[in-house]
Amino acid sequence: MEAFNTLDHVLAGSNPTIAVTPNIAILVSFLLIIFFFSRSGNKSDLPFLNPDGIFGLNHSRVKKEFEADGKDMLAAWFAANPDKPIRLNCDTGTATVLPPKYATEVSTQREFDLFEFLKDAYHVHLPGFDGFAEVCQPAHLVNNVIQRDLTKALPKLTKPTSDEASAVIDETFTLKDVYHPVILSDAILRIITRTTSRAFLGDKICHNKKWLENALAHAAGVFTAGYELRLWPAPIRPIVHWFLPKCRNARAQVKIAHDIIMPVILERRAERARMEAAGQAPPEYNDAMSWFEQAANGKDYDPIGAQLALSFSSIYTTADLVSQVLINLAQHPDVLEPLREEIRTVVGQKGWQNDSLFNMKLLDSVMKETQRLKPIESALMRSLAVTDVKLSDGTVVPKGDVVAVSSHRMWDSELFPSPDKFDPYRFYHRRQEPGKEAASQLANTSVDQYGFGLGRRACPGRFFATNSAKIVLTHILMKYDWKLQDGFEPKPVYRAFGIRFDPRTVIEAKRRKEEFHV
Ligand code: HEM
Repeated sequence: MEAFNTLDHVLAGSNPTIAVTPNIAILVSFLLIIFFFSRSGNKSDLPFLNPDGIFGLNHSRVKKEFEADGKDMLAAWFAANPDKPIRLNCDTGTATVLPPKYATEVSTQREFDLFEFLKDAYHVHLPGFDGFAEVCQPAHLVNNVIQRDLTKALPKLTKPTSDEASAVIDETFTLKDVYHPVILSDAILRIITRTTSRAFLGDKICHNKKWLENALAHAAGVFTAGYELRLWPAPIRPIVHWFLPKCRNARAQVKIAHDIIMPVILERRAERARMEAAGQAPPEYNDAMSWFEQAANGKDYDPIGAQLALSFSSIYTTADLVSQVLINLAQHPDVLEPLREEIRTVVGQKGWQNDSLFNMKLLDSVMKETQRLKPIESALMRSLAVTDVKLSDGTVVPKGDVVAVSSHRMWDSELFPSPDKFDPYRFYHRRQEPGKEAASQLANTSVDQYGFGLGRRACPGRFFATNSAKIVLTHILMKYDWKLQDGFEPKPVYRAFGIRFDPRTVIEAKRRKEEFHV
């Protein structure tokens, strides 16, 4: 108890430095030695981008360097060696980053396992990381429900998502018809949290302020908690996590989610039992709470982890895409009128139809071009090599390495002329070329554009994400004019592999005269 208090006190500082009693120091040293010698063997011939000395236990220094400069380091390597793999030390361990020519191979190799990667990187055996634990369950309930039930329900979700988007956009962008500042990240995160919660948890919980705050806090917090815990050597994480503030927050957020969601699930179960006992058909709910219950079919699962997984997979990713689209459009206002004209034709004349979102082809192109220029990661399809994997050209990815495929094909001038230029019509025109129609749509992935991953490694939520983002953008396009604040040039933020829209962005927005009810 005393020792834990000491450790707790030490951990309150920002650096993971251990200054504890001799007994603990001996124990920790012993564990570190085991950890050091149990690291994966070095069966790879590949060079290291950021090598560390043999005394660089846990490689903290070089990992932090990669955290800060990873984008430039990888860009420099692939500029000089476009087709050559490279190894590096990053916060999730030793990684082999492959050039794009390996994308198909990585997406089909079963020995590259996403779930083993998540188990390791997101501490699934520790409380607070319940969402990751549920994603990694062998039954893969979360993936199955997204792929099957959520995607099947999309036509029915358009109207409720649109109604929810309308209400929350009124709140965040306001009804003011003079230019006023809107903090982009705050506004879009609130909008996406609410619209996605409508689909996942129905219309009652999606209006519960505590749920919305908690879902948003967890969506960001669980990733930072995972990251901060990874800075500590693996053997002591089961102890350290009890004391790290971010991990404590993650546990508290799981508890809040439990207190909000579980009573509704229990009420529905009881109602179902009552109706069945009375020989009546139980009511149907078109939300993920009910899809999980049906998919589990009485088997044990964690409904709270499942819901948290849905929200943390959706919120930041979708908000990032929508925010970056709004930034790109502010920088290319000439395309606003053609986009509005498309919406007038598709939604204005007929209201929301089953094919409305499909028919927003220019908006789809703007979104896909946005994702091409700024995918969410500079290397995608991250997974763990569960055995030594020999690739078709003889390259070996050693067991225990994280593997990822560099995104730089999306910036290749042979495939995408003027690759640094935002061309809103790029995919709109491609879509009209024979044989390219499918691959030019945002939700479809290809070896040239794998912003949503590829093949069996593609994001299962991409159809839902595409639809939700389009609905939100439709409302904003028809209801607001917006521009960037004078003199401000947003710059994406790079951290390790991650690329996020500039969170400092504040736009000036004003309500337009309503043309029709979206
Ligand atoms: C614009 C929004 C989104 C983007 C850009 C995105 C991107 C990705 C990518 C790239 C992957 C594959 C992993 C990789 O290649 O590194 C992935 C996986 C995943 N995504 Fe998304 N995603 C988005 C939205 C969503 C949504 C809305 C959901 C849930 C409804 C979701 C659920 C998942 C899940 C569960 C996985 C793991 C898939 C697996 O089991 O292989 N994503 N996402």
